[in-house]
Amino acid sequence: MKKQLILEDGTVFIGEGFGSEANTIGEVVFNTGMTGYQEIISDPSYCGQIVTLTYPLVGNYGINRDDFESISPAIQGFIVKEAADLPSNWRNEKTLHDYFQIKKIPGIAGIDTRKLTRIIRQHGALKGAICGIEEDVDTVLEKLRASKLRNDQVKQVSTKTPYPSPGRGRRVVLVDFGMKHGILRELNKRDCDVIVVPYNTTAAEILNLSPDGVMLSNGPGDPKDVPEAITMINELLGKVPLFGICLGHQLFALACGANTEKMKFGHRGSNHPVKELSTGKVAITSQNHGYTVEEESIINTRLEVTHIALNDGTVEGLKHKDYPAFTVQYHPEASPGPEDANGLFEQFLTMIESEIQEGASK
Ligand SMILES: NC(=O)CC[C@H](N)C(=O)O
Repeated sequence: MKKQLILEDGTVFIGEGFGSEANTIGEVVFNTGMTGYQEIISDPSYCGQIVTLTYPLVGNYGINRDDFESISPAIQGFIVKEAADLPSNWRNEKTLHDYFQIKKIPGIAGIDTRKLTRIIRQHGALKGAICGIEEDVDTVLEKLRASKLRNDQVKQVSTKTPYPSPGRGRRVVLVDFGMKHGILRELNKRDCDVIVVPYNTTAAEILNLSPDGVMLSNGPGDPKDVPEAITMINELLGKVPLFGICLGHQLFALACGANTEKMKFGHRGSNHPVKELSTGKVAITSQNHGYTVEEESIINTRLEVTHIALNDGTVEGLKHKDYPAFTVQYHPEASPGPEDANGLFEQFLTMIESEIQEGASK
């Protein structure tokens, strides 16, 4: 079934549809990872976006039961050069096509995704539509240009009610802004007694759970769309150790008086070099973000930049000068991607231990 991909700048690509036959509209973003498509598809931070992969062969090892980052994928659509019909892997359970049919996600294959990526890099983020070949391009373009991107993605993907993920270790309240399961896995691996709470939980409700530390998860959209979370973080600051990832990092920066801005085309992939300023050490990191903390806005705050991106110098990590709190823009839970940054979970737990020691000696 032929389908077309129409970008708001008027570019039209023709390809072959797979997965759901529905039409879709979203912000088109590119990911440069060579593997990890299942983790990408199921990362809730892509809610509202149509994702394209620069790597051309997608679906080769199928979809398995282990690699999901959420139960239900939140992406609007998927664009690939080639979608494998015959995956080969001992863990393979179904093809990309079958999975997308079940989850009602429209896909389009046969697209020159590197050309598409160049267009996005030149123009900056673009809205796009995947639709049937019979649709009139001008009509779709009109609809596309008039369409507004959603601003309630966190509400869509966050848990509606709190739930526990018990352990015998330190208690961590994990605020779910669209959490990747990898974060929960990393905390559970370290025996943390985790309670996952919705994005709009208040600081008082969180403190009532007697946390030893609070984690602020990743999540979709513009951090400024979730003002209630900014208030909550501001009220938690100094009362409990904090660790934030991606959207959690951006919300933390806003709560501390810094600013965030939309990037031209963002960072999405599993090969982004990040430098830790205190040691000069470089880690290869997994990333997925379209917003960033504005560096100049940090000057008037009590924040310190701890990490920067080597590709474009943007802020990749922050810590508070007065309180036990640090955050990173990249994904230390490493799914998909390298495990270079995994030590940050240890850092969080060490911070929790030293706060407990300090409390005991007072
Ligand atoms: N992965 C994330 O948490 C992404 C954060 C935010 N939605 C952004 O695009 O910048």
